[in-house]
Amino acid sequence: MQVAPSILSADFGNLARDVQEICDAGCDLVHVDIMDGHFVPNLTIGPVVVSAIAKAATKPLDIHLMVENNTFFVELFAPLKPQYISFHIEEEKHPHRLIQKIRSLGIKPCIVLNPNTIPEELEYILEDLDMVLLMSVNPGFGGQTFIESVLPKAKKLNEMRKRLNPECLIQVDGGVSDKNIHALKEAGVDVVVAGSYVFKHEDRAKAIKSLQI
Ligand SMILES: O=C(CO)[C@H](O)[C@H](O)COP(=O)(O)O
Ligand SMILES: [Co+2]
Repeated sequence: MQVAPSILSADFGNLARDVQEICDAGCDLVHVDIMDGHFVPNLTIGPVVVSAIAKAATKPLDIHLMVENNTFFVELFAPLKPQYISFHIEEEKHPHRLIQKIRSLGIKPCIVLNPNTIPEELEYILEDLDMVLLMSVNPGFGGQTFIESVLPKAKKLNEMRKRLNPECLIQVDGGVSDKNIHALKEAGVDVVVAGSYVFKHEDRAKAIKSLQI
């Protein structure tokens, strides 16, 4: 299991220190949540701060867009060379076009599904993706409770990807901890995002290791 700590729960007064700490602790990716105050009722950070994160990070960035104008934000963050850019299918009229654009910029494309969006939405697009992100909370805030229905959904997506694109990774974001990591692994999940569990833990390296099962 790969682990991507979400810097949403980091101490923003000591951001570079916290980013270095999770990278030194052996995380696989650094998850960066971009919220625009429109698609979700919260506002986070722009390219100036993400560029500081990229400078401090020794692991690749995983940018999760929760925004209305995906193309604008893809162009804004592409120069920072993240490994992944994820966008919500609920907010994109032309997902296939955006996937091609992200790939043409040398970045791996990922589509995000809200808790109520069915995986069958991806039937004709899964073959074009490097990763699918299943939200296990409603997007917008850290520290929320894990929504259990993501488990059967991940199992269903796991069957779909075996048929359509075995290389495509399955990522889950929201409320992940040592309490649900074994069920996520069993459901076929490859990558988990964990914000509050990692950053509120007294030993962050131990928290990361407890998810790398
Ligand atoms: O995308 C997100 C929220 O929209 C965050 O990545 C997610 O909430 C992580 O935080 P936590 O692990 O505390 O739930
Ligand atoms: Co996220």
